[in-house]
Amino acid sequence: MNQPCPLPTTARDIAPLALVSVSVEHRGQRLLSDLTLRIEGCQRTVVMGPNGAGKSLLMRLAHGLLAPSSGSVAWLGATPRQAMVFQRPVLLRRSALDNLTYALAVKGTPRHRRRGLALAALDHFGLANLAKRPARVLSGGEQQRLALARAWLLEPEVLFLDEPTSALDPAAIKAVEEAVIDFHRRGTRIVMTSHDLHQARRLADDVVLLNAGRLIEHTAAKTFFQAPRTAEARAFLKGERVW
Ligand SMILES: Nc1ncnc2c1ncn2[C@@H]1O[C@H](COP(=O)(O)OP(=O)(O)OP(=O)(O)O)[C@@H](O)[C@H]1O
Repeated sequence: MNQPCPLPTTARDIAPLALVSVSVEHRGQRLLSDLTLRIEGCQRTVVMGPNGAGKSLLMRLAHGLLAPSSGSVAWLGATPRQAMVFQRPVLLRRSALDNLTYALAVKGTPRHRRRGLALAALDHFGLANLAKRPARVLSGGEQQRLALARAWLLEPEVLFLDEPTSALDPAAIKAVEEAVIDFHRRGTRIVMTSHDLHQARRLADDVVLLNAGRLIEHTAAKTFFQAPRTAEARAFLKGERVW
């Protein structure tokens, strides 16, 4: 699933992520079953599937927040710099600006550069006038843009986004999608989950379809939307129940 990289970047050199026969069990229940999947190159991979399919589990496994019960999850090379943006952003009880300067401090950015970089990132994500506002009182869309600004400053080689637009209005969705495109242009590999078929059509280079903890398809987006290989994918695209 490695398409030619159209970007003038080093994204093609980011290590592939290989999941081999991965299962996740919880109290005797299989939540993910025997999943083998490789994510590589500089693609934007969109993970889709019905509620409970295992999309968030897959993201957490891929980002190293969850260990598999069996099988292996490994970067085939140097572990890349990564960031993850969640549906409900995890922000500190500080101002928007301080959330960003703190992330830069953790990253090791020298103190004298932090404020300028943080202000530039706020500006880039349309948050310049909210710099002093406590992050926790920002609206959902503003919080999501702040989370993206924080990820932007971390300069990830791989960015994971778990349903980043599910609670947002159309303008906020557009802002998040533009941010995803910006990251990708900068050479970041994108792995995101989405329930929105239109969004997946707009953003995906390849699609991973999960159902009931199993991998159904991993195909180039064009193939997935025009000629899906499996009956499950055809049903999913028609909005039919696939279980
Ligand atoms: N910590 C956990 N303990 C027990 N079960 C869990 C846990 N996390 C997830 N699950 C179960 O694993 C399955 C997959 O969950 P997951 O959140 O990955 O689904 P999803 O595809 O992201 O769904 P949605 O589209 O509804 O967000 C669900 O049935 C869920 O109840």
